[in-house]
Amino acid sequence: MSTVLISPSILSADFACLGDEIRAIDAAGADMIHIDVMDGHFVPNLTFGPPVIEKLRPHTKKPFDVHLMIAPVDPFIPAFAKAGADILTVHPEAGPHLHRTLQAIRAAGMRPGVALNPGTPAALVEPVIDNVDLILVMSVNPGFGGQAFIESQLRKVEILRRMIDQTGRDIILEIDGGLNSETAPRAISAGVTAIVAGSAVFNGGGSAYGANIRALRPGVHV
Ligand SMILES: O=C(CO)[C@@H](O)[C@H](O)COP(=O)(O)O
Ligand SMILES: [Fe+2]
Repeated sequence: MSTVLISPSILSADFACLGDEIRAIDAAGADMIHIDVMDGHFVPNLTFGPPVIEKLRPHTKKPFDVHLMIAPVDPFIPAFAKAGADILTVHPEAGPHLHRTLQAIRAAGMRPGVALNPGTPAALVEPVIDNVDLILVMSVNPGFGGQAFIESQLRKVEILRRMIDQTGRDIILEIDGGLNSETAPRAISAGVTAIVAGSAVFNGGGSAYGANIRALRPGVHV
């Protein structure tokens, strides 16, 4: 059986009833909850911040996999810890001191992650790999759900798979953007251990979530 983690992105959920949506994807088999925080500055879109995440926290015990698309990051780290984030993932371009930011996330009691835009090389992770528990490969340019998968990012996944294997540590290798029943198995073959999917999970409403999540796990019939 596949051990790949499925992390539905609530960017594609109904924002008018996010608590219900989170309970629905939890019951439908989600392993983590992917939460996209956007500031309208680092990326050309706005979502929400720690006060909303804090209100969502009682709706599930599943880990909150928080993807920050904000700059700066450091002043907000304590607020995300207090709100209940489990994994806090940052983009290297969001600040000048990536190593310090990752240390601060760990010191605040969360698991640090690094996200790589499609134009950002895998090599950028190497100097901080001992400080991360998750590496997120963006297979679309960040900011919006429902975009087409960028094929070239599979090569980056393969490079990162080898880099992670050399550490001997259990670092999650996650991919985000344009994942569906066709692209997810290819990303898993390339070496990812976690799949983020927004539109592919939330498409069709609550009664479809279980089948939509199962369709992302190879070898599992829907
Ligand atoms: O971080 C982002 C977008 O910036 C993602 O997490 C999207 O929410 C993924 O949406 P789909 O491509 O799966 O619809
Ligand atoms: Fe994301």
